[in-house]
Amino acid sequence: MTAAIDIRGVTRSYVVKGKPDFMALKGIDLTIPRGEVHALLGPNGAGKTTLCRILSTVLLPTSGTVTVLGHEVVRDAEKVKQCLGVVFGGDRGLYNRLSARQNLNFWASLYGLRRGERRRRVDELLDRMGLAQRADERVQGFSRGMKQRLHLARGLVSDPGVLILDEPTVGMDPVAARDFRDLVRELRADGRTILMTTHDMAEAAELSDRVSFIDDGNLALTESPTTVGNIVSTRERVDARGVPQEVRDRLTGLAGVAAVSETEAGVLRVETEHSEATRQVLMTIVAAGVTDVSRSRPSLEEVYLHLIGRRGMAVGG
Ligand SMILES: Nc1ncnc2c1ncn2[C@@H]1O[C@H](COP(=O)(O)OP(=O)(O)OP(=O)(O)O)[C@@H](O)[C@H]1O
Repeated sequence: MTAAIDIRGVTRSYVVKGKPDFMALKGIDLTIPRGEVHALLGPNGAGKTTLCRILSTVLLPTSGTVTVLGHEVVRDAEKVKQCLGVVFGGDRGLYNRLSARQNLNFWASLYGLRRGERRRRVDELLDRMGLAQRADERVQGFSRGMKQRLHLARGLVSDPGVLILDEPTVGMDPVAARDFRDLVRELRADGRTILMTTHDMAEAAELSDRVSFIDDGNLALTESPTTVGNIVSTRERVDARGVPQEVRDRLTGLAGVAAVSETEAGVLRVETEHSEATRQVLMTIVAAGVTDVSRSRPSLEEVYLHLIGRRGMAVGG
């Protein structure tokens, strides 16, 4: 069976006036089978949006080939558009002065849906996205979460087999983000293939079958979320100021403590492998009378570097 998305040797350079061309993608290879939810992670400027734009046929690759359900994005752009739904985060693409229903009707008519079919499809999408009650209100009064659900409905108007979600939950409050993730799970259960970009490691681990890390235009590695999830859910760190030396020595010897170091700002950083170790570290520090203490999860970059380091994989070039 043809893959849902097949990306081979894709490069993309941007022409920047007065400078050498900038290579935003340096040779990406990635195959995503049908029915998979795949998360694309990477720091700002890594090339995620560029790749999504190439997939959605609005940007041409400089070299390489991309197919969506067997259709090539340059040669068969029209066919790709028919089988692909695209949802970009933010305010782009919605008409704020129109109602949710009018927005969807407009999009459905662009896809050539006839009146009866259009009405059925729009009603079904409004209902599924939890927008039926507010369907005839202007979009400008909608919350961020509601707008994003409308974006998703828009992406589903043509009933596409493949969905691209570019940072779909960015800027949402936690409840709206959770509701949105539930919707993504439902779409997966429909058998749709989803490629999503996100900065949120926990979200990627929760939703996706596989995760790819992109950095500086290169695909660094592709992992199952179990690997990523284990690291995200178990690794923690404790930062503290003013920890006496003898307490530092004791922390180093505690079970489950992976590393003890001092940050540039003179803060003691203790990295732990599981929450029981974190508890022991906190108790030890607090018992020594230290009050300036905080607990946090590793950032995307830290997990990312950890994964690459452990695999001993060279990134770049
Ligand atoms: N039209 C353009 N002209 C020149 N450079 C561009 C253009 N669009 C993107 N770039 C550059 O290409 C690189 C990749 O950008 P891209 O938007 O794909 O990254 P991203 O991974 O989506 O980042 P973010 O997480 O910030 O959205 C960046 O260095 C960006 O500055």
